[in-house]
Amino acid sequence: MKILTAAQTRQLDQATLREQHLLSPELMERAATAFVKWFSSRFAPAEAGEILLLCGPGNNGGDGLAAARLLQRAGYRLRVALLPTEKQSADWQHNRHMLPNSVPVVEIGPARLPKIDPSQLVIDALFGTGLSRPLAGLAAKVVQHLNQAQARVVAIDLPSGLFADAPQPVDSAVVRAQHTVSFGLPKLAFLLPQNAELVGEWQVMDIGLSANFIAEAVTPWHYTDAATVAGQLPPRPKFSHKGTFGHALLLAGSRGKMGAAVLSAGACLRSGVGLLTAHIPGCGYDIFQISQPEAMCLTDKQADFISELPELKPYQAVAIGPGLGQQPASLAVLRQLLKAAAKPLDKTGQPLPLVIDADALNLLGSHRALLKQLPENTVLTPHPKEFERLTEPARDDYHRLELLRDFATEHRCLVVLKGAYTCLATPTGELHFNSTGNAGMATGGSGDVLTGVLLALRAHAQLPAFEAVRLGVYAHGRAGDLAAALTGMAGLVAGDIVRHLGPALAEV
Ligand SMILES: NC(=O)C1=CN([C@@H]2O[C@H](COP(=O)(O)OP(=O)(O)OC[C@H]3O[C@@H](n4cnc5c(N)ncnc54)[C@H](O)[C@@H]3O)[C@@H](O)[C@H]2O)[C@@H](O)CC1
Ligand SMILES: [K+]
Repeated sequence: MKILTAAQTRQLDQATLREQHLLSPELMERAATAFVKWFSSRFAPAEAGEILLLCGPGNNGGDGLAAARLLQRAGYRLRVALLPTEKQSADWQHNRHMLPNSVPVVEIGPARLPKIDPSQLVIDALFGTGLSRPLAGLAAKVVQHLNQAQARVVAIDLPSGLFADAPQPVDSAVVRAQHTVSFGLPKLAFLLPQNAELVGEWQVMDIGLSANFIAEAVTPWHYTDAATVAGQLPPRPKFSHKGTFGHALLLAGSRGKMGAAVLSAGACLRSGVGLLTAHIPGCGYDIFQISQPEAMCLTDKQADFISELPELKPYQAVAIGPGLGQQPASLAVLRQLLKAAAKPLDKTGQPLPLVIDADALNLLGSHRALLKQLPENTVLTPHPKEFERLTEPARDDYHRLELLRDFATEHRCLVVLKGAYTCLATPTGELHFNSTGNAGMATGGSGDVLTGVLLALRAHAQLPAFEAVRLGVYAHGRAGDLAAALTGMAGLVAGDIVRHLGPALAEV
């Protein structure tokens, strides 16, 4: 699914009107109907009580007025408070005329702010994608008044005052919504941690916007959902054997961190790899062989950390990092690996696929000259702190996305920036936000599991690099969602994600 800018969203609306021979109030009616469908599925009229609808001067306010009419017809009680302006949009005026007189309407003034009870349900239809500058004056005052009331707020399309696709001054007035109900496609602002408290839980409702326009729109931003990855995992042919799905090598573990190697190996095995060999420090031999009998195991001459790189010929992909530690000898192994992987090992001329995680990323961060040696399409899986060590501190989430894009294009690698809506950056500068996963996965070992999944999929002969990583990130989150449905978020541990990888991959 694509994510468009606010400007493209306006063009999309226009293209939809042209293509479907609609009048603009008809499209607004669709938007309002979709909103009311969501609203009534969430709040029964009795639970909603008397709703306050705050209405701005543009089409977002127009959506609000149309929704007010539909809600009243559906048995809800509501009053409308209008933000005064010199000029309202034509569709706003149309819906103002359509609003029955039985819905009380007041005009807001500096000394006439609407009364809002903490228990009240408020619909925010002040501003949407047409916001051209941060809110000021009376509009900002209304937003602050609303936020202070601590009422339950449902925003139409966007929390008012929030830009859909760009940063804004930290102190600007933005509605803090518990729910945001948007139309057509998700907005970039919804996917950034800095906006989580403003957007709340969000939902995108289908209003039949032009599929042709969306297909042709150029954007770096994408959203990976179930439809994106459906059918992406090649079926396992009847006459396949363990060699068909690749032989992966995992370099992981150190004294006290063998669990990382075990979890990563488990995830790799559960993601369909043909064969897995782990190279681990000597101290981990019994731990590893007992907990992962399906994997083969090579032990390093060092007991507590990894100091040797095995012969790479047998392997179709290599992962390094989980529980590795940052010993100088392990750094030397990483150095050798980058050098060896860059030389094509087979006739395809492609470098050996690599996945670099955890301490291996920290080693790269402290020896940045090595970044120049990353083979093309190497996968890096930093969390924001690890990413900062590879680049620089980000001013805000938008700046972090810029850094991410620049890094992936400069080093021609695939970077998986982990978090809610994990963002995959590609060598061509695309950013793919993932839809699956939950806060229960913010627990030790989740990242090691992701590395194992990505290792398995990079070893798969039929999956191109980008598709493998996008699919792996999606399946990892989905496995976490399936696990959390049984354990709850607090009770979720990384091993639960491993156990649900099979069903998650089966779904796609
Ligand atoms: N265009 C369409 O066909 C559709 C639009 N929809 C709705 O329309 C919204 C976009 O409508 P508009 O483009 O009219 O924009 P908005 O309703 O978001 O706001 C635009 C109005 O606010 C004013 N404004 C902008 N920034 C301001 C600021 N900082 N302080 C004070 N006033 C400010 C503008 O001058 C204009 O009057 C969407 O968010 C969505 O809710 C939906 O009905 C779907 C269809
Ligand atoms: K709004």
